[in-house]
Order: sequence, then C-alpha cells, then structure tokens
Amino acid sequence: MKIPARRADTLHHDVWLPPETRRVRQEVREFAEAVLRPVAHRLNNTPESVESFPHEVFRQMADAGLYRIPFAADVGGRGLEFPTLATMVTLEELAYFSPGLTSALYDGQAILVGKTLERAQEPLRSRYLSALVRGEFVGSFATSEPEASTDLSAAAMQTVAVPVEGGYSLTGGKRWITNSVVARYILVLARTEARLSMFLIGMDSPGVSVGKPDLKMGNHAQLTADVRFEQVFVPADHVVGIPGNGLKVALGALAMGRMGIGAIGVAMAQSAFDFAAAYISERKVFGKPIAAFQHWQFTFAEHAINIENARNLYLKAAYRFDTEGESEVEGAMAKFYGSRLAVDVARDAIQACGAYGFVRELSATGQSFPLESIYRDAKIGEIYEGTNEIQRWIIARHIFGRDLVG
Ligand SMILES: CC(C)(COP(=O)(O)OP(=O)(O)OC[C@H]1O[C@@H](n2cnc3c(N)ncnc32)[C@H](O)[C@@H]1OP(=O)(O)O)[C@@H](O)C(=O)NCCC(=O)NCCSC(=O)CCS(=O)O
Repeated sequence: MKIPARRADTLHHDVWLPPETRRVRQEVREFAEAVLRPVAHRLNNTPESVESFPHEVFRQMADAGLYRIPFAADVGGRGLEFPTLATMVTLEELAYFSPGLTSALYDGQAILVGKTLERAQEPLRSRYLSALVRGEFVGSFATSEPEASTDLSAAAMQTVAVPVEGGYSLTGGKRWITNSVVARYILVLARTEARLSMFLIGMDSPGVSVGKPDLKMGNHAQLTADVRFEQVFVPADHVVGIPGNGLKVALGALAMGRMGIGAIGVAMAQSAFDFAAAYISERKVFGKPIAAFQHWQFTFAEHAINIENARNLYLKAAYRFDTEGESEVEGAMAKFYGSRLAVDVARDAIQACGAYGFVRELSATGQSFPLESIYRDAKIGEIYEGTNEIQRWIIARHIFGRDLVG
C-alpha cells in the first residue's frame, strides 16, 4: 500500500495557532518522517527488554534540539513565547509514528522529569535541567507504587524518607517506572512525616536496584520496571521544591503530562484514521470501494469531527496554560477525550480494514501493518497519568466544588 495521505492537512486547519507553534509542528513532522517512520514498526512491535531501548533515536531527538522546545533560554531551552503549545504539537507529531516512544522519551522525559526539575531550586534546577535539555541523561519520574498509584495521598504511600545527618534515608518501592532500566537519575515521591516530598536520586546510589522490564499489552517502546530503594541516602539539597510540597510538584508535572496524553491520543486516532481512510478508498467489495458505502462515510465523518474536537481541546489547554499559567480542567478534558477517542478510532479503523487491520505482518508478502499496534497502544492512555475516572473527578470538582465532590 502507498503511504497514506496525512488527512489532518486537509481536514484540520491550524488557523489560530501562533506562527511559532506552526513552525515547530512542521520541524518536528519533518524529523518524525525522516527518523521515526523508518523504525516505527520495529519500535512498536519489539517486546520489551533492556536491549530494545532506542538509544539511537534518543540521541537523534536530542541532537535535533527537541528537548529544548519546552524550556526557557536560561537552561539552554528555546525560550519560546508558547512553550506548552509547542511541546504538545511535538508530542502529536512524534506519536503519529510511535506512541510508546513518545510516552517514554518525550512525555516522560521532557514533561514528567523536565517539568519537575523546572520546579527545583537553584542550583539543582540549572544543573540537571540544562543537562536534560542537552540530552545528556535519561530520567525517570516515580510516584506510583504497588499499592498506591491513583491514590497518591501520604496515607497510601509506602516509600518513606526519614531525616538523617545531612539529608534523608529513603526506603520503599516504586512500580511502572518508565525509563528506569536505563535512567541515570530518578525523581521519587516519598512520605516525610505526614506529607510528601519529591527527591532527586542518582540511579547508581548505594541501595537503588531496578527489576526487569514489564511485558505489556502495548507501548513496547516505553520500558517500565520496578525500582527498590533500601536506605538510600539523599542529600538535603536534593529535595525538589519545598520539603512537604512533593504532591504539588508531582501534580503540577502530571497536569501537563495529561494534556500530552491527549495529544498522543489525537496522534493515534489520526494515524489509524489516515491508514483506514486510504485503505477503504481503494479496497473494493461487491464491485465498489468500501468508502462508497454510506455506513463508512458516516463513521469516518464522525471521527473527523471527534479528532478535530480532541485536537482543539489539547491545543486550548496548552494555550491557556501558556497565557494564564493554569488549565487543569481543560487538561483533564483533553486527556479524557483524546485517549478514549484513540481506542474508538483504532477499533473502527480495524473493523473497516478487516483482516488487514488485525494483522501485524503478512507472511505472504512481508508487508507490515500499523492498526494492530495502535489498538494495543491506545488502551494505556485511558489508564496512565491519572485514570479517566480521575479526570472526570477533577472536572466534577470544577462543576460542583470540593465540598460536594471531595
Ligand atoms: C485524585 C487526586 C486528584 C486527588 O488529589 P488531592 O485532593 O489529594 O490533591 P489536591 O488537594 O488536589 O492537590 C494537592 C496539592 O497539589 C496542588 N495541585 C493540584 N493540582 C495541581 C496542578 N495541576 N498544578 C499544580 N499544583 C497542583 C494543590 O494545590 C495542592 O497543593 P497544596 O497542598 O494545597 O499546597 C490526585 O490524587 C490525583 O490526581 N490522582 C491521580 C494520580 C496519578 O496521576 N497517578 C499516576 C501517576 S504516574 C503514571 O501514571 C505513570 C507515569 S509514567 O512513568 O509514564
């Protein structure tokens, strides 16, 4: 099959986006076409192992300056006027080819790790954030535990940091930790007395150990694993932000990460849509292309509307964050809507393409097909970085207030 046309170019028009954001979208699209398209099938379908971590792609992303996009000029970033908008379109363009890679190496690395380091005090912020912007290390962000992921309250958290001379001694375990098998630094949320604090820890510190990568349904290019901490010494100046304010630091980064999951959802929906629209325009049944049947015309018309809405939601969340410094409700809407849409479009795209949607590699011809992995990759969007139930809870708080909602 020919490379499917990018339908976003004719259906969605970036009429209100600042020229700066449009330039970043174009730049990242060219990077993704050249670097990710050729390796996307391998990235999306190779089972998880330490050896499968895409070091080469990470290097190319860093060399292309993609980690400079979200950050201010004083740490080597691009110093854009609308950094969140640019970050979100970057996520969409990368995830069009590999949602797993984008989750790990852009949403995880640039947003969860980068935006947490952005909240660190000096000299921690400049030292580590500048190195991240230059692509000098892979990092991890660790809030979730075997018994605490949705509930990030101090009561649920088992990882504890106790004061010792010169700092803290941290003991506990984290689960589902993206990039941990290759990371040099990890940000860890831990209980300090009755509150939570965020710590920056070197993965080579005595007492840190990492398990093997989890074998997951999808997002194979996003390696996750358990991390154990046994009496790990953390210097006092490696607390990120004010001690006791760790939940605020974590939720700040997650709020941006959630917009990003919305953008990744749009990418998956658009990618599945483009493939299926091209396929059903050519493939004939009963003497005419499948796209000549009104059922599929209406299905794709509705998904075009939904993708337009989902894209506008994440862009508006980002624009409001850049202009007003907050967009919790729009971010929750963007995450909820974009991640659910990705599952819906992938399912319908597979249905429209039949077995050519369900197959990963066709032995007879050696051809590879994308919909099978998009469907598998889409599901996690409804779960990670705050389940879609949590997003509804956040939106409900904005409607009814905390007294009623909790
Ligand atoms: C369910 C929750 C929404 C409940 O939250 P809480 O009611 O316990 O907390 P809050 O009072 O709302 O907030 C605590 C604290 O943080 C500040 N805050 C809240 N939101 C923001 C924000 N968007 N930006 C900045 N600051 C924020 C808030 O003002 C409070 O500050 P003060 O203490 O008042 O000063 C919440 O627990 C929740 O969202 N749960 C879901 C957690 C989650 O997403 N888990 C998954 C995480 S990681 C993951 O999925 C894998 C990542 S990966 O490796 O890819």
